[in-house]
Amino acid sequence: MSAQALLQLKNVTKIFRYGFFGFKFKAVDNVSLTLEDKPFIFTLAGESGSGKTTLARIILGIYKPEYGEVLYKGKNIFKLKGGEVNWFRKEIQAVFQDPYATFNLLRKVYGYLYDTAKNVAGIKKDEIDAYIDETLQRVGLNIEKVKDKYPHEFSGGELQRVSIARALLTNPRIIVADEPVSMLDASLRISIVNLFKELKESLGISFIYITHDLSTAYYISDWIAIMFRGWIVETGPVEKVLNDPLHPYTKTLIMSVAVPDIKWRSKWLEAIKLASSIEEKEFIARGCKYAGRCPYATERCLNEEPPEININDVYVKCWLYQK
Ligand SMILES: Nc1ncnc2c1ncn2[C@@H]1O[C@H](COP(=O)(O)OP(=O)(O)OP(=O)(O)O)[C@@H](O)[C@H]1O
Repeated sequence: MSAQALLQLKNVTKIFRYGFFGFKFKAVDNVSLTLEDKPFIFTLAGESGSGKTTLARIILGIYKPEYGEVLYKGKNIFKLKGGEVNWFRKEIQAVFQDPYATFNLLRKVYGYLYDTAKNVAGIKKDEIDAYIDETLQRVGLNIEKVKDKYPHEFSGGELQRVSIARALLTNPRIIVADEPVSMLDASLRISIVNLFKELKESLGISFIYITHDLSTAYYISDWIAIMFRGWIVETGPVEKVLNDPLHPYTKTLIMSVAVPDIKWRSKWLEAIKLASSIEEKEFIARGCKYAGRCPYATERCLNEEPPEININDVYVKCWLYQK
């Protein structure tokens, strides 16, 4: 993306340790991204363990990266002072995978909506109910349907709508939605992702949508980034990336959903099985992290980190495209 930046990540790296010896690896490795200041839905996709949630938590200011900067409207989010902290908290909101884990099962959900409206959004006491009602209506609910209920009295889809309404209460510019539909039935998924599309259009809210599900990503996103072992290996307009993938990993990922052929599916499942056994090796690979699984890998891929190459607005991190 170009133009004026709403959110900018500059060479962001997050290091975790694992195992008895505190072995270090980069869960997010030197990621740079610019998301422009106009409503968008930006998908982060990739297999389990590719760093999507870690990157989302960095964007939300939950994890501080060891290296690099995250700028929101030009301000470094890890250097905000005084009132800027509350301002940022309102501007970027989160919706998580499991709505039942978001709310305490012993507390009525209205209490959460009330607290957010009062303490974060700063709505006056006597205006709170009307404000909550108006916001719930934006997600297809209303205060009557919600006020006296505990979380377990809602269906998963309804409770996820309540989570979205809660995020909307602060009038955010960005909602980071981490696997928001993966626990819902297929029939409900589309209604939730449709809601993101509607909110983008009606309220001008941008979404960072994290998913394994390339079909909903294709349906709602403007832009997509494919992550692999902490790298963004390919990013660009969703139609270009998913219709005409460049990176060998993107091709494999698409094949896993697009090709029902049992022969390919079993090959892919084998690849995934292999992947989990070699995950650590891939994270610390010297050259390309995907080289161990890539059918096109050359000696160079094993030894040198690939460059990021721009091909018609799609950035691909792969030696294949180096002239
Ligand atoms: N707090 C942590 N401490 C140590 N390692 C972590 C921590 N959080 C995540 N990891 C590791 O970092 C890597 C990236 O994890 P992350 O959850 O960001 O991936 P993901 O793409 O979101 O996966 P999933 O789709 O399964 O949620 C994984 O190897 C994971 O085990």
